[in-house]
Amino acid sequence: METATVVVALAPVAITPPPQLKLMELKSSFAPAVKPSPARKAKLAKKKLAGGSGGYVLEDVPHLTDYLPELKSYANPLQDHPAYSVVKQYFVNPDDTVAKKIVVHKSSARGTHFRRAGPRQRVYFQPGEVTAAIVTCGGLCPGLNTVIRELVCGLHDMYGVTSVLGIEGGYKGFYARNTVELTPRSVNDIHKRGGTVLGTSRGGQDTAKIVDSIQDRGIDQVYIIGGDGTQKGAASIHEEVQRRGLKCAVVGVPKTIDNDIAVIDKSFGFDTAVEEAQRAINAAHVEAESAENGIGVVKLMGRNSGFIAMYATLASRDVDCCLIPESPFYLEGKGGLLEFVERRLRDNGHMVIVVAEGAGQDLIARSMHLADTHDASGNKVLLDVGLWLSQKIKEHFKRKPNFPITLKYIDPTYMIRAVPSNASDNVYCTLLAHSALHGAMAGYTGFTVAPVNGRHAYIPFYRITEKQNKVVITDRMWARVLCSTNQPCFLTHEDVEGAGQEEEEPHLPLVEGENALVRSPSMCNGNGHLCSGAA
Ligand SMILES: Nc1ncnc2c1ncn2[C@@H]1O[C@H](COP(=O)(O)OP(=O)(O)O)[C@@H](O)[C@H]1O
Ligand SMILES: O=P(O)(O)OC[C@H]1O[C@](O)(COP(=O)(O)O)[C@@H](O)[C@@H]1O
Ligand SMILES: [Mg+2]
Repeated sequence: METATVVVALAPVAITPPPQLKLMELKSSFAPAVKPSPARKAKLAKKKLAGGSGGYVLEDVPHLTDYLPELKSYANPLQDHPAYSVVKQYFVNPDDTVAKKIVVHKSSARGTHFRRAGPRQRVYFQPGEVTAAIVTCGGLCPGLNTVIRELVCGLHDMYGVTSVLGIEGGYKGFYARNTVELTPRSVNDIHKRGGTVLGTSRGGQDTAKIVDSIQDRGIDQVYIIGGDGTQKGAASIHEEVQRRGLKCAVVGVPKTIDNDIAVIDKSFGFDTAVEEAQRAINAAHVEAESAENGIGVVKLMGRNSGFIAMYATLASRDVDCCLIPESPFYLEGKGGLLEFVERRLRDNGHMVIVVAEGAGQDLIARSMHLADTHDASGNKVLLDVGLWLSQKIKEHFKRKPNFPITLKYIDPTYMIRAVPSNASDNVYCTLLAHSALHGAMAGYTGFTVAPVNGRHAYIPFYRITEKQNKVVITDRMWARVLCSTNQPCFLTHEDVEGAGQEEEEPHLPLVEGENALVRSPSMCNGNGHLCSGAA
């Protein structure tokens, strides 16, 4: 992904250091163009916003001293640590923030910023008194064990925290099971294994019972590793912890193989998944090339967001068609998928189709008249688009006896999800874990940690949970895919009109920089292929 970095050090007048930072309404100069509704106002009131000059806005995260003002702070033990004490400027400047948008115009407002992650000079916990807990929730993702390992080792090695509990089997584990003791020794090798040593689950999230368990077990820091659903759960846990006035930092570490978490650059495990997907695509290509009119169909994960399919397609160059949930497609008729498959087979003698699991769900449901079902977390259970598509293609060519095809369908989804993280994801997981524990030790709470434009930041939960990250089909990246596969774009005028619109942020003074290139249907040629000029 293309990223660059802007870390803005504020002028001293702009904000005050963390514990003193006041919850404030934005000044009138930042007044929204549209008057916010009462519901929106209530939501805004919960936000911790601070304004600066030039339209600068800090969307800050809560701090334990917001509701426990008498809390004592201590010198950070890292200043005497043999490894870290020699690092120049090891501690983050309390005024450092990270810009949400880095593509700006000369007249743009400075816009939304998040607090920069990293170690602070003062901490709000004494090492000996901390009991930390770690839980993993939702679907598996490469790197979960690395994050667990680095949290345990980081807390131990950097801050001398020796009491770390592993909560087993997701949120339910808080109240349904025993905990496991996690030590640097017990987690030493776990990053080499896929899955999560703690186990995971969907559903069964009971905030009151979880916070009872936090209180009963005397947990001071809870690290919650999971996707969008998990982060919503973490937000309500934080609210309840705060309501009860507990000195407990609630920290979210974003996990999703689908890369569907908003604001953040990318989620851990995503690179590993894209890399692992290459093996399936290669196999599909080999099979397709070796047969008469061979077709390889590969299904990849991506419930609502087609990032794995998109990046795996771009990385491979063997893919002739990539189908994702964000880009509707159709089978029959002019410009349809079946016409394209036939043409590509006539031209090349073989082809590979990559389909994200969430693609074409409406089409399947319509053709099979099935009612929606949901998993324990409330996520829609997907129908097997790969199987359905393979069937449709076979049926189409059955009607053409002079056009024999050989189709092989490969579903590597769970195999991809179960592998250990690759080298770059391992490093990424280490940095995430470190940023998370530095934040908790410094007394921050109610935040998710992740890189934003290349710099780790503490992001309020609502920012992560309010919308999902999706492939913007009017953006350059999707255009690159269409150019590389030369597949039909399937877009109607309405699709283009409705896609790629940035959501309004009425509380901000921003005219946020648009970096999406809006394509019109006229950029598709008569065959529905994308013409040049969009990359
Ligand atoms: N809106 C929500 N509020 C509270 N907890 C939630 C919410 N949505 C999901 N959860 C809980 O978070 C956990 C994981 O959610 P799920 O959607 O399965 O995976 P992910 O977090 O990876 O998206 C489950 O235990 C689920 O009950
Ligand atoms: O079979 P399961 O465990 O419900 O998982 C399937 C889903 O999990 C995912 O891998 C990730 O989903 P979450 O990040 O929401 O857990 C999706 O791509 C997939 O649709
Ligand atoms: Mg999810």
